[in-house]
Amino acid sequence: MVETREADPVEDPLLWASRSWPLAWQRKGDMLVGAGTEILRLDVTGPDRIARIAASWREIMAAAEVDDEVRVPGTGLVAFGAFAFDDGSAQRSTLTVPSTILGRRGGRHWITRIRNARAAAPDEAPQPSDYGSHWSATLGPGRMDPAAHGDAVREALAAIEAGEVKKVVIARDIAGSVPVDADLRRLVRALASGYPDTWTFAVEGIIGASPETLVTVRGGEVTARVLAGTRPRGADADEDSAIIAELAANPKDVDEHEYAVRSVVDALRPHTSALASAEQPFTLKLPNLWHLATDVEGTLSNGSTALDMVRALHPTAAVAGTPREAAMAAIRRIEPFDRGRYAGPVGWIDGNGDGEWAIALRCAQFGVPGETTDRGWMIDPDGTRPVTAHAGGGIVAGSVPEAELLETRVKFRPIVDALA
Ligand SMILES: C=C(O[C@H]1C=CC=C(C(=O)O)[C@@H]1O)C(=O)O
Repeated sequence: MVETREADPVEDPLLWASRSWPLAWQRKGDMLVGAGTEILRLDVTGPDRIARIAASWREIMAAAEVDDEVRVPGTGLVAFGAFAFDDGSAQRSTLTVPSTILGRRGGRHWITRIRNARAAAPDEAPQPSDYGSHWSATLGPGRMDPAAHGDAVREALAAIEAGEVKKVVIARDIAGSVPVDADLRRLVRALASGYPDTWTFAVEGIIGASPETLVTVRGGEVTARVLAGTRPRGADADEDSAIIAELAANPKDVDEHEYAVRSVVDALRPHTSALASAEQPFTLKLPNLWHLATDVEGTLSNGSTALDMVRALHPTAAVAGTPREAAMAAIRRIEPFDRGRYAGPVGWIDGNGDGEWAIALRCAQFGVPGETTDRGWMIDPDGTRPVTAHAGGGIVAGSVPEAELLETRVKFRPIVDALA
């Protein structure tokens, strides 16, 4: 049973989210915040994880009784999801439905209450709680330190030279801990205010600000923002102008970008009747870097939901490489860790199949009390909670290991600064 009602404006809906396990999606003032208890949860691993979740969601959509006064994307029944990058990941791919969602879009505010039809009474309405005290993280090298990253990039270049792949995305990790009682909503708030052009997310302990959508589905239209090709920001406007002119004309970056756009267009084509993208990428300005970016738009021709599109698109060449299967094999061989949900799909879907999904980039994964991470850590008796972050870059013929290392440093900056 799902009921959405127009609500009085709330200044900071994040105050309703859990401190240790926030559920939120935010961009430029529009937001969805999950609160209360968990009504439904799907946890899946393995190669058909997204297909199984997409099929289950169709059944749930069909069975739900919805009374929605507001009727905009994100009202009515909504689930949040965060999925593992790799078919072989030990990390769970999860879709979760909370009992309460506070929403805001285009100046409209609403509250959605969801309960299981078998439950005798709805949950008690959740209450806001003030932000907890300031905290910071201690972060250091993870499994791939800067020297190992250089070796990994050289190995990727050898795979390109050998004709195994044209492009492969290589990531490195940093790891550390935060106080066990850290209010993680502070991180969500800091990222959303520092990086307003990104999609800020907090789902299943992975929190970040991604500049790249995987896919948005709204009323039969599908859009995606594809990024690949990166430079650090300049010190002033003149330096920035020189950087973007060089980036837009650099054949290595233009190739790397084209692979990424082509992988998205090829994946969308079977599901769309009209598909359009600009011939030339534009340069997307973020506080820490420049990206080459292309927006792709189409009309869905086969009634696909946002999750069907996530399944069709993941993993794109922006996070895996080209050709896809060979790039995935190279990543498994070269990277010494399980990426978990880094570079996987993260987002939400509603009861009409509309939704917004980003690629989980510029983010950190926090551990769960009692859960072992891939570093073998648990919540320690000394009162800390593990956190791991990843950042990577596309390697193509001509990539330079030192420049790639610098690029990962700049990509870590949003999360490292916000955790400092
Ligand atoms: C893999 C990452 O970025 C991707 C997205 C945008 C630009 C990228 C690049 O220029 O290499 C990467 O493909 C990351 O941030 O960890």
